[in-house]
Amino acid sequence: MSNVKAAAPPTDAAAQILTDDAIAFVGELQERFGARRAELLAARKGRGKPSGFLEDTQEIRDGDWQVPPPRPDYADRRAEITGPTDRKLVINALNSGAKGFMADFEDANSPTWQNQVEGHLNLIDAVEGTITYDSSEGKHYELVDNPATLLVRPRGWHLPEKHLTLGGEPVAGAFMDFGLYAFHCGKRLAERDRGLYLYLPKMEHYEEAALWNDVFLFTREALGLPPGLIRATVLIETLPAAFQMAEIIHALGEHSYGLNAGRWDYIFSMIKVFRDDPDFVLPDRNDVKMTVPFMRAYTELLVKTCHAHGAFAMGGMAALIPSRKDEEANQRALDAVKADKEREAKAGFDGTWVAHPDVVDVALKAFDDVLGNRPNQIDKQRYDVDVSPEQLLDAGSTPGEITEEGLRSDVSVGFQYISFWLGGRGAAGINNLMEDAATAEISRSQIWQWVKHGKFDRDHVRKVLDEEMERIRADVGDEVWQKGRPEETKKIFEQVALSDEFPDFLTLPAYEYID
Ligand SMILES: CC(=O)SCCNC(=O)CCNC(=O)[C@H](O)C(C)(C)COP(=O)(O)OP(=O)(O)OC[C@H]1O[C@@H](n2cnc3c(N)ncnc32)[C@H](O)[C@@H]1OP(=O)(O)O
Ligand SMILES: O=CC(=O)O
Ligand SMILES: [Mg+2]
Repeated sequence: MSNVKAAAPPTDAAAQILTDDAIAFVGELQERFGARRAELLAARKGRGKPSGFLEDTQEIRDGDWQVPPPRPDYADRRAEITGPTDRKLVINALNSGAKGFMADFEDANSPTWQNQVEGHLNLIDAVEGTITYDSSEGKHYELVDNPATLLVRPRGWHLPEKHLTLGGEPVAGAFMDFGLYAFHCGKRLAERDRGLYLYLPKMEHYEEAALWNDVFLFTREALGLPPGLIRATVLIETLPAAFQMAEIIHALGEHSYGLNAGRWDYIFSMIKVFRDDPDFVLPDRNDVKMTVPFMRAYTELLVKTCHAHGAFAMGGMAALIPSRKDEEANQRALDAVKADKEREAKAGFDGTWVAHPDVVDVALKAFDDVLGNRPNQIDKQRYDVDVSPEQLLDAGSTPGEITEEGLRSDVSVGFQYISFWLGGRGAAGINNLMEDAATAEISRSQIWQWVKHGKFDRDHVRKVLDEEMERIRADVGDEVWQKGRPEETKKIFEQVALSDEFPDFLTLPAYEYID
């Protein structure tokens, strides 16, 4: 396909990723499916707020259908670690003792050309089992025996990839990430009897899952991959998707590998959908816990729905990350992760996510205690759960307060995260919390919502921003500060938190600033 063009490979080694055949395959995905993707993104705008389950899909929700059983190579997913696709991190994650590692081109990723392309080099070496890394401190990294199973999360449907174009237009980031992974690793995985496992983020409608299903069917034919190889877990992390869980599993058909409760984007989505409604103003981010009514309702419905159809129900990410330098912070994180994972295991989840190798054991133990030797608890039915639309929409009874401290923390985290992201880092530990695109979206959209409803005025937020910028500058020193592109960061922050119109995703305007 001659009108597909890729920017120059970021390094000589990366050229093996961007071969003519590989980029032609991505171009073909864009050509065949790009218009449908664009229509589905446009349809998001016109749908309005969800208010109930869909009438015309009642039969699917009530139907007696099952997804294919788990593949034998990955039936036990009790703890999955996640992280960006950097070489060292990939090795550490695969060696962490977790059952799976989700290599992330979405929330934990900053989509620089280098990250996007080198990530695939690292994934090939991971699949081959040959991945190694030598740090500047002289430490050598290589894989242990029986490393974790690899899963890959391509970008959501909304994100473009401007370095790879078809007819001069950016291809979908999702086509690039999935396409290159399937192209380079599909046969390699099949030869090893391993599945091509995916996580699919940020969908808002079951037709978006149906599009993925068609992409998989086409890919299978085009690349000569065996049936049953591609299996995808969908993140339920938008409010509209919570009303279509069964439909989404169904739309993925034979490719379905369950659902995951993507809690951080889900909170962001709740704010986004109801941002103009004074009855839906959420308290400080730290108060929106998994046990508040609307979060509990959605996770319980997720377990019930998945298990009714023989699919995995996967838990989400606890925010606290452990520290090797601060024993007290470390213990706080271990305790918080333990409580979170014990709650999920008891609720019927089959596994969960962790952000750091030092909490893998805690998560494993919480699930070991419930699962024992069983690989999962898909057979556990939650007949006791009956979730109504009102419960899914019940933001109003979330206990907590809107405080100056909460505002300050949102400002500081939002600013720091955007700065990291512009510098090529998509995940960071800030104040012992894992911050990524999803948590940063909560911070900036909360500020937008609070300003909208008169909890703080814009001038006050600007004053707090200036103070927090000064504080960060004093903490990191002038050299690091300048490298963090403070003026552009401030501009993006103000655009996504303080403009009249609410930008749908902070990563879209911020992407304009990435070369
Ligand atoms: C909302 C969502 O979508 S959640 C999923 C997306 N988010 C993520 O995946 C975030 C995953 N977590 C991370 O990226 C990291 O843990 C961070 C950025 C939060 C913190 O990382 P660091 O600052 O490097 O943590 P720290 O210094 O404690 O790391 C200690 C060691 O653990 C390793 N490590 C930390 N987190 C991870 C991880 N997720 N995977 C693999 N290794 C990890 C580090 O590489 C380091 O290794 P080394 O001793 O060989 O140098
Ligand atoms: O992707 C996960 C989330 O919590 O968001
Ligand atoms: Mg997410």
